[in-house]
Amino acid sequence: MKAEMIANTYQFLLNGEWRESLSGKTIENQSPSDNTPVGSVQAMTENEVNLAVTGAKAAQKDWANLSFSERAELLYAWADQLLEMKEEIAETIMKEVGKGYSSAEKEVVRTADFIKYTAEEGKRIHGELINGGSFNAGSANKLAMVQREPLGVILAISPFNYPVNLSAAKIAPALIAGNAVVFKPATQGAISGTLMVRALDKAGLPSGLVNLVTGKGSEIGDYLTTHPSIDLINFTGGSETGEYISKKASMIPVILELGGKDPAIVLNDADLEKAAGDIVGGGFSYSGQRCTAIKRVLVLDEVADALVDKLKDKIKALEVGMPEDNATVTPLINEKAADFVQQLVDDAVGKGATPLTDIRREGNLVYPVLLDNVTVDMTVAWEEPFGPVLPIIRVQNIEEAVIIANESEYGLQASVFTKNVEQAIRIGSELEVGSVQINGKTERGPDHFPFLGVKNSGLGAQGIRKSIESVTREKVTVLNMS
Ligand SMILES: NC(=O)C1=CN([C@@H]2O[C@H](COP(=O)(O)OP(=O)(O)OC[C@H]3O[C@@H](n4cnc5c(N)ncnc54)[C@H](OP(=O)(O)O)[C@@H]3O)[C@@H](O)[C@H]2O)C=CC1
Ligand SMILES: O=C(O)[C@H](O)COP(=O)(O)O
Repeated sequence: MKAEMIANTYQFLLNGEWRESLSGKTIENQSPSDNTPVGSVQAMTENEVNLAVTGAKAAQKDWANLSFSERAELLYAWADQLLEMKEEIAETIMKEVGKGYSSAEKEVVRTADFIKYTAEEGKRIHGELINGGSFNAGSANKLAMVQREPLGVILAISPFNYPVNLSAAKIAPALIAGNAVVFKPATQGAISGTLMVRALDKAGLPSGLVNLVTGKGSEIGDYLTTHPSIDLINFTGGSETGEYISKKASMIPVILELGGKDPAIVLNDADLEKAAGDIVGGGFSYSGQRCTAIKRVLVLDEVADALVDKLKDKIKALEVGMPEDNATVTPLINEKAADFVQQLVDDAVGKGATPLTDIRREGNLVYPVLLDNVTVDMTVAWEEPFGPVLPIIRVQNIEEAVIIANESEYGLQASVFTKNVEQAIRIGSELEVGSVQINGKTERGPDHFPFLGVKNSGLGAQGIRKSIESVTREKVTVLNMS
């Protein structure tokens, strides 16, 4: 039987029932590697989206009345179910978003760990007592009892690149804090997201507590983000979409994890072997389709040649190929993404950059590109490629590196490679980013560290404890003692 005959059609979960849409329409996802169908998801109607939001709102009250420990039980069971479905989910991630199998499997395990830690951390969230007398003596008979309570219904919108991890990273903190969730996965990634919800359903999810909404963001997005029963939007994706959503959202908080242009700044005294290893790992894993990928190298001229030689060798050793073969550099998510990377490379080479690797493309598979002598008039110096291209900008001094780093519209993370830690801290304090990595690649994990972007890289902070806090509000009860 041909592949297209056997690809599955997936249903959405609405108030405890797996359903097909009354729209009668489905969206077919094709493998980024060879365009074979992976399966189809439902294109839901506005009415069904409305039922998802109102159903979640109805389910939230009972859930919020449970204790943290009772809510944690669901999360532990969910993590167990995910691990039981590990191979099936990893295989789906691999096919649907073109991630190497072992990375896909790691994503599932990391997600289960994330959920378990969230359950534990949730149990440690507690309020405080404040005595009014610390403000003025006359208020000493006032006692404020400050507790944290859930916001209500959280809208979780996730991107394609970590279709399970970045989805659960929104859902688990929301649930442990007593919220309900409406979950809208990226369309390319929605099958992996659906399997993740299946695991949650198998774990004993109360009806309506998490409703799954599938359909194109461009069609149902506005309806969802402006629905009056949504109490917070937690979005990860492109900066343009994020900014658009934050303008639509009215009088509700928004958490945004957006794009990046993370620089690796390499100083004269850096351990170049270590720096090159981290830069290639950070720049090319999952073909550079990570918000935290290293997206430019700012290297001091004096050590640039030596660093470049090491980068070239390490890039040569990268596995390029299909996700089934566990390659590191695999076909990009779609043709448009591959075209975009190609344009960036063409623009740079046209303006005088030196390609140090073969420029080669087969369908959506773009071979890793190392570009030397990139200058600030080239688009690749500023745009996020979300693909396997690494520009090297040679700088004369540290000040120049910091200026170029900060001129970016983005501010997610930056790496500084040097043996002089004091110097690294000083440079770090000048960088307009959420996190600075000293002698290490830029990355989100470990997942309990705060994770945030400044400028166009985001709004609000993630990281397990921060994520839980951000889906709660403080409730103050004042006891006036006689
Ligand atoms: N800072 C961070 O932590 C991270 C940032 N990213 C960023 O994400 C981008 C890549 O992810 P990608 O999936 O392509 O991002 P997109 O912005 O294209 O899509 C993200 C999500 O938004 C949805 N969406 C699209 N339009 C709307 C709308 N009008 N209203 C509501 N939802 C909408 C999409 O749905 P649909 O798929 O149906 O269009 C998808 O679920 C990169 O820029 C990357 O840097 C990625 C991961 C982490
Ligand atoms: O989407 C992304 O890029 C992730 O947030 C990155 O996570 P990682 O740095 O842990 O791979």
